[in-house]
Amino acid sequence: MAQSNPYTLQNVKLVCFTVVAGILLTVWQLIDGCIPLPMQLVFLMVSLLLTGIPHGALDHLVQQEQSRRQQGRFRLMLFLGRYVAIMLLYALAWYVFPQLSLSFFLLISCWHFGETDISLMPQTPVLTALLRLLYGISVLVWILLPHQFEVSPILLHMVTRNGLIYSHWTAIASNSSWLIPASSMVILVASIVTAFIRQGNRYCYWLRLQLVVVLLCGYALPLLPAFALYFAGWHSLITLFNIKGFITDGNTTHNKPLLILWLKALPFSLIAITGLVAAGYSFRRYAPLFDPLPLLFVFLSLITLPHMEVMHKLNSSVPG
Ligand SMILES: CC1=C(/C=C/C(C)=C/C=C/C(C)=C/C=O)C(C)(C)CCC1
Repeated sequence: MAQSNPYTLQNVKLVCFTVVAGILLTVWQLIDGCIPLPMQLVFLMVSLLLTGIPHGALDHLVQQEQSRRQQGRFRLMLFLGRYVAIMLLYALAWYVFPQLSLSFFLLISCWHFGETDISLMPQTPVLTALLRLLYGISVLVWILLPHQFEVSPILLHMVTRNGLIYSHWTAIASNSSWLIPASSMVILVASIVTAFIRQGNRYCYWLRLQLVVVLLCGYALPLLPAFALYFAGWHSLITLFNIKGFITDGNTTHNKPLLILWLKALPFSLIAITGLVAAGYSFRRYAPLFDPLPLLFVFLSLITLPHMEVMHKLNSSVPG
């Protein structure tokens, strides 16, 4: 069965919330010189609660639908056990090999961002894969490089200054003057190519335009709201649309609004948030100099790995 179409007027209207939030924050930033850090943190947390965490808390429903389509059996406990085991193994890897784990996280994030935004072109799977990876790298370059002075201290809490990752980061950052324009070109070309493939659907053009506005706002904003706008306001929202289309496809009576989906995600969202808060609380007790931001990104990496596998199956469905 084909994946249903995420390019609808309703979805364009929902992404308008992100666009409006981005424009308002940018105006605030330009008028005041800088949005106060507590406000940046509030924006990041609210956006993670609204879409960032819930978009991964529906993976069991996606897998269940996938099994149904393949006439297979879905066992929730088995699925959850495997999901948690992958997260625990990755957490252990972070402890033992932080450099490798961070490189892996950046790589899978690029792939995952690219896979969500670039439609599958069934006739050219290798080209699609390359385009997805290049696009994802460009998005990360666009988000991280304009904010080098905010990214570096976070990285230094995750890896050592004299390790390979940090020295590569400083080398990459010193080439910002051409890497940032190059990444914007890749994002633009990839957006035009995918909109062209979807020709005939004007909402696809609108969504692409909204993405460009979101990324432009991110350029002008500090790192945390810039990341929140793209990750929660774009990537997670688009994933929620795709999940909604996938699990209700062909069954219009179950075509429930996004709020119902959000409520369905609530139990696993709450478990994830409780885990994050508990980890933050215990680290703070034992390490007084503990900084919660690196922990937040490690946490995101742990939930990304099993989530990415589930979403890969969804994104590999031939678009309808
Ligand atoms: C913003 C940022 C980082 C990268 C975050 C990434 C790559 C997040 C990806 C999240 C994903 C893919 C979630 C999936 O659902 C660093 C370099 C860790 C530290 C500096 C700030």
